[in-house]
Amino acid sequence: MLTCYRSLHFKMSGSRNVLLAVLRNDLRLHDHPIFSLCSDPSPAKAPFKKDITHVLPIYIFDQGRIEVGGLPGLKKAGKGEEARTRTGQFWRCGEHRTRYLTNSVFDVRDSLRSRNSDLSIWAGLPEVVVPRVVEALQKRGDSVEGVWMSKEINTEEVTTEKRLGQALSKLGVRLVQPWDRTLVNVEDLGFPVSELPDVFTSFRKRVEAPDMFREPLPAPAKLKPYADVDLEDATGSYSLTAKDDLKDPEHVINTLLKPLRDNPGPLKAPTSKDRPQAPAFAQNGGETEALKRAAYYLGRGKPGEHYKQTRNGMLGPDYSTKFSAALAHGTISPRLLADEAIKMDKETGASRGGGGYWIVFELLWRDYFHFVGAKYGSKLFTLLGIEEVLNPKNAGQTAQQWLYPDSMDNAKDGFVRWTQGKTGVPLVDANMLELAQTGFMSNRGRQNVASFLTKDLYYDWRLGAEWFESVLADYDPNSNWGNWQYVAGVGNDPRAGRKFNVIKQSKDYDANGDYVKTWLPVLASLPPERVHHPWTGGEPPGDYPHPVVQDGSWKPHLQGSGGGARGARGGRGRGRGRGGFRGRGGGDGGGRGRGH
Ligand SMILES: Cc1cc2nc3c(=O)[nH]c(=O)nc-3n(C[C@H](O)[C@H](O)[C@H](O)COP(=O)(O)OP(=O)(O)OC[C@H]3O[C@@H](n4cnc5c(N)ncnc54)[C@H](O)[C@@H]3O)c2cc1C
Repeated sequence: MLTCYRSLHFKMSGSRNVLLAVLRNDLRLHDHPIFSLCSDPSPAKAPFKKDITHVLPIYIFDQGRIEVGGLPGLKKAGKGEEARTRTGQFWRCGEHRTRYLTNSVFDVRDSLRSRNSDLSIWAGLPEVVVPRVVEALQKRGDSVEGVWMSKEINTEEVTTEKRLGQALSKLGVRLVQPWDRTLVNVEDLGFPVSELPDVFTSFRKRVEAPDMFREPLPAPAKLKPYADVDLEDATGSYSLTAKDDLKDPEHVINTLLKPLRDNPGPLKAPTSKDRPQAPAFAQNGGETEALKRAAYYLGRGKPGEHYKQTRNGMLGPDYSTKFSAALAHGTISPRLLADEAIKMDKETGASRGGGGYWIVFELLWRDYFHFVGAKYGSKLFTLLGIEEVLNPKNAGQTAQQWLYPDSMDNAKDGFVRWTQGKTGVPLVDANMLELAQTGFMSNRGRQNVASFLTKDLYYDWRLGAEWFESVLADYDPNSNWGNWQYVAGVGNDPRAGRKFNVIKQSKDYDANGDYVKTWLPVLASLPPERVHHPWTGGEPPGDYPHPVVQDGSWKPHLQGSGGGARGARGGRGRGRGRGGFRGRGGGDGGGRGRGH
């Protein structure tokens, strides 16, 4: 083991009592329940056995969730599998999220450094890295007050927590897990998670009051000194901090992405340097940027004031908050956002109908899916979904409808066309291209493309959820898998007919076709009355494809354009063929409010 002078000094004095702060999806200093306890001097009510003298903030790139095989010399724990999704074998953490996450990790490192501290950055498994660090501290004569790590609720994360807790208890060290992820703290719900209502509105009505939200905590001005530790790498435990060439975020990003670039996997997200760049929001990552965005968006005279009117948009940076990635990685706190949103409504004199109210409303949707994830555990990720618990008979029937690609190499396959933005339906394609290019898609877009994949093409909804997991910068297990279940009709509150008429939606939310033309310049010459269904009234322009499938419910919305002369080409969805419309009807599930 490496030993440095400082270690010897502290070994002799034996004076350090160290708290390990293991960061997960809480990459910030403001409103951070752990860091607020690590401020210097210690807060009056710190729940420590003995006052802490040092803090060791740690971040671990978890080998199960992000591919770390590109880091030179790293030895993965266990069988060393690649970090790929289960059904589609896509890389779990693609280009955009790798970038957002890494920038966020380095941003919090810089903030810690400016407060007398630092961040120890690792790759491997938390249940391997953390006990090794604890042991190293103990060996040098330090006492370890405890390991503090925010609570997560999904199956993989909970498994990590159990394994870590067991390893730590052998070392006589406790694992403390504050609740941090939601606007409403689980302790304040007023009912156990097992009694969570299965309908959002019932949940909202029980928690929708400002005094339900805890006050955001300020970022500590100064933290307890950093507890350095020297430790050699081992299987499942690889220190980035110890490597001189891994101190620059851009270099770390490129190193992490090397395996993905060398072998994109079964499908590559279509990006193009030539495509006009119109990212809804430049997603760079980090608390610093997230706080800047909050200051820009929320307040009198700022875009958030008009959120209620603009939130269904698809084009431009300000129609919605664009806080999803910051919330997913915890670079901003939902309590801080709600606090600012409520203040904004007070400043503008708006109350229930104001922009702030509706932003909080959406944050409650996020909370709801989080608690749904906590209530139903592994069912969030299974083919039969939550419906299997609530209505097993129905669930069995629904499961029979799903289709699978013949091969991911088949460019004509409906699922492949969906991922590549080549379905021939402009609203779907434009959104899928925006997703691939930027890692972001509007809520309106997500609902439509998810509905199209599951209700028009009938592909296994998990493939869609996994594709989103791979490509989104803001991927969050509960929001993603919960929403996919909801749209696919296999979740709690399943409602038949929650199907979006993608042509009607396109006309309703992009009347002039500005959005679809931004992402599909090949359609630029088409007039608004044809741009949403370019196969009508003549051949689609350029190489734009005919639709992979058509639905009978589209017919009334193809007016003035000669009707659907030709049907689907090469698709695998039910009712495929060249003969025009599929007979199935289908409502427009988007009619209900925001169409959640
Ligand atoms: C199929 C599908 C998959 C999705 N996957 C994700 C995901 O992986 N991660 C994610 O953060 N959101 C996901 N969403 C929810 C939603 O689409 C995004 O949160 C939203 O579009 C992000 O843009 P915004 O931050 O500007 O949202 P805003 O409209 O400004 O909303 C503010 C915040 O409220 C929360 N929110 C809004 N709508 C929802 C919703 N329906 N469910 C949960 N939270 C919501 C988000 O945290 C969002 O940042 C998904 C929705 C669908 C239909």
